[in-house]
Amino acid sequence: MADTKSSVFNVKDLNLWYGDNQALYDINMDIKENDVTAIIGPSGCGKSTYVKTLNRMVETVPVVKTSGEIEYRGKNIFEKNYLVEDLRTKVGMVFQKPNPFPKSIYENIVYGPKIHGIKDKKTLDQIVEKSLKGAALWDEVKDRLHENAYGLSGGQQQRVCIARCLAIEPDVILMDEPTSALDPISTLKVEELIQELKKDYSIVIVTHNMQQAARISDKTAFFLSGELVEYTDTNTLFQNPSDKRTEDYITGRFG
Ligand SMILES: Nc1ncnc2c1ncn2[C@@H]1O[C@H](COP(=O)(O)OP(=O)(O)OP(=O)(O)O)[C@@H](O)[C@H]1O
Repeated sequence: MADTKSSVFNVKDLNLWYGDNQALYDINMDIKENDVTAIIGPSGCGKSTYVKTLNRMVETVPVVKTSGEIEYRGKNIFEKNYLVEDLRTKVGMVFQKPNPFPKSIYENIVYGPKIHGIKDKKTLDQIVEKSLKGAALWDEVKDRLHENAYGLSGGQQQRVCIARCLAIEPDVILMDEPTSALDPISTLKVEELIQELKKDYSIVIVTHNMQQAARISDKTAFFLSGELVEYTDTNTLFQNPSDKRTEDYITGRFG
């Protein structure tokens, strides 16, 4: 059946180099609205580089060069006048290791909105409640909002980071191995949360865990040595891959 969802990203002939070392080769990929899109592949294949390119975070490494196009909602993010700050507001990111600021839970959540000029206490309170509810954390922390986020468990800290991302009302959430530092119960909570979030957001998740990709994603992309080998419905990729290299990887022959 044809996929009638609109595209959030259209990636066209994307190449990326760190100095002289090419890390991504001719990537072409459409990422659809309200999908959970999983990026899998062995260590060093370019998964993190790829997601960090989608909001141009990768450019914090000064030697990075790119060619090709990434259209976000129809506009090429590499255009000279494209406003990177706007892109990063719309395309939020959650990292592997929970990285809350060394501040209270409340201050973590209002950080982004305050930068965007929101000062009204009542509005900020509402953002905090909405974001923490969105990250399935409100009930656990509502009585300790002014305590330091470092006092929370790793799984709770990761949900603070997700709430911090929701507070700036993104369109897309990029997640780079968001559960790899978490225990199984926290992992399950974050996976359940991702299923809820996809109703309102488009999610791209890097994971080294194939079972996780199979459990939570609609589409899966398999990367190998900087190339996109196969990108299709998650069920098809895991049950009936069309490329021998995908089959070898998902059956554990390498990686
Ligand atoms: N800051 C950097 N400077 C130079 N080369 C880099 C940098 N970051 C990544 N690379 C190189 O780019 C390639 C892809 O790395 P990347 O981290 O994107 O892979 P990955 O699939 O996410 O790996 P892992 O699963 O181990 O996190 C690797 O060869 C890596 O050495």
